[in-house]
Amino acid sequence: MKLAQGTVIGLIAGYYDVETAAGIVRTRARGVFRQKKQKPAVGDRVEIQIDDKGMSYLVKIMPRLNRIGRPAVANVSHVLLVISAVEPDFSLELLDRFLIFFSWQKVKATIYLSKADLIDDDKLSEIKKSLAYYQEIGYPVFTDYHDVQIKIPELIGKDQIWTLAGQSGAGKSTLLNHLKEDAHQATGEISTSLNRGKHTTRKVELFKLGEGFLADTPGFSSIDLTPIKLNELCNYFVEFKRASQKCKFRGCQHLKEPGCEVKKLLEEGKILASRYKDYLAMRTEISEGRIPEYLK
Ligand SMILES: Nc1nc2c(ncn2[C@@H]2O[C@H](COP(=O)(O)OP(=O)(O)OP(=O)(O)O)[C@@H](O)[C@H]2O)c(=O)[nH]1
Ligand SMILES: [Zn+2]
Repeated sequence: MKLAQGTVIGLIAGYYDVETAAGIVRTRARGVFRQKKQKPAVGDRVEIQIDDKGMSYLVKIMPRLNRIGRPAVANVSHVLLVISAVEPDFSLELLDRFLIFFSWQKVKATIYLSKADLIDDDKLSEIKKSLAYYQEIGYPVFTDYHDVQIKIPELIGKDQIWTLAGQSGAGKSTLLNHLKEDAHQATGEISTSLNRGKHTTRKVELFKLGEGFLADTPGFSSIDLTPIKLNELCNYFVEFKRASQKCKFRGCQHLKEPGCEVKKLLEEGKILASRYKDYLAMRTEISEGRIPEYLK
């Protein structure tokens, strides 16, 4: 019997494909997971056991950083957030919802503005102005289609797992297909898989891109912020968190507390008014424990 460690890079019809130092091993999950109500996911770091007959089993799931999206991907370190300029309309509120969700899930976000080709220059420069704020507070921003295609593979570091996110219709699949095509061309792989189109079971895969992986899933298009703890929400607004070191009170919620740095920066126009407005709306949403009707 042999033990090995690896990353689950594929899930198909109950089989888990695990990439190990010795290559990809197709495994089954041990029944013990069902008893514990655990389910291995693509992205999981796992231990596998290969018995004397050559059968391979997934026997242990290492602690996860996170497990997000539908279908689920584990240990997502980065997300490429696709936000459309139009169809659906550009929305800072939506952008903030995604960013706060990812910040909470310990996922680093990069922003890509899609469909910039469909709006006029005035509108585009207005959007770019808003996005410049996000760049300033630490989120990489792309607004050019060719740029993002070239740069994303370069940004994916060793063993990182990236996934796509964005509203329905934002352009996730379009971008994913281009990135996949480029990846296949770069590695000389043939993209016509035997399985293609035949099976109806859901297949989830990570494909190699840059020095890590990109999840071959549509990514997710809606998010629920209600599980976030109300008094922790402000920590996920990265610039509030930074400013809060200068707030007079520890644990300041930046509401009506005296000596609040966030409110000061807001009044000086250094914190974007829409960010603060979205913060308040999210607080209401979390307190009430439900997503507002118009966001569903
Ligand atoms: N003009 C233009 N059209 C785009 C761009 N990106 C995507 N589209 C089009 O927008 C439509 C929706 O794109 P998809 O890639 O299917 O969007 P999605 O985010 O995967 O949508 P869901 O699968 O519903 O989550 C398609 O008709 C695309 O051809 C873009 O940058 N410019
Ligand atoms: Zn404060």
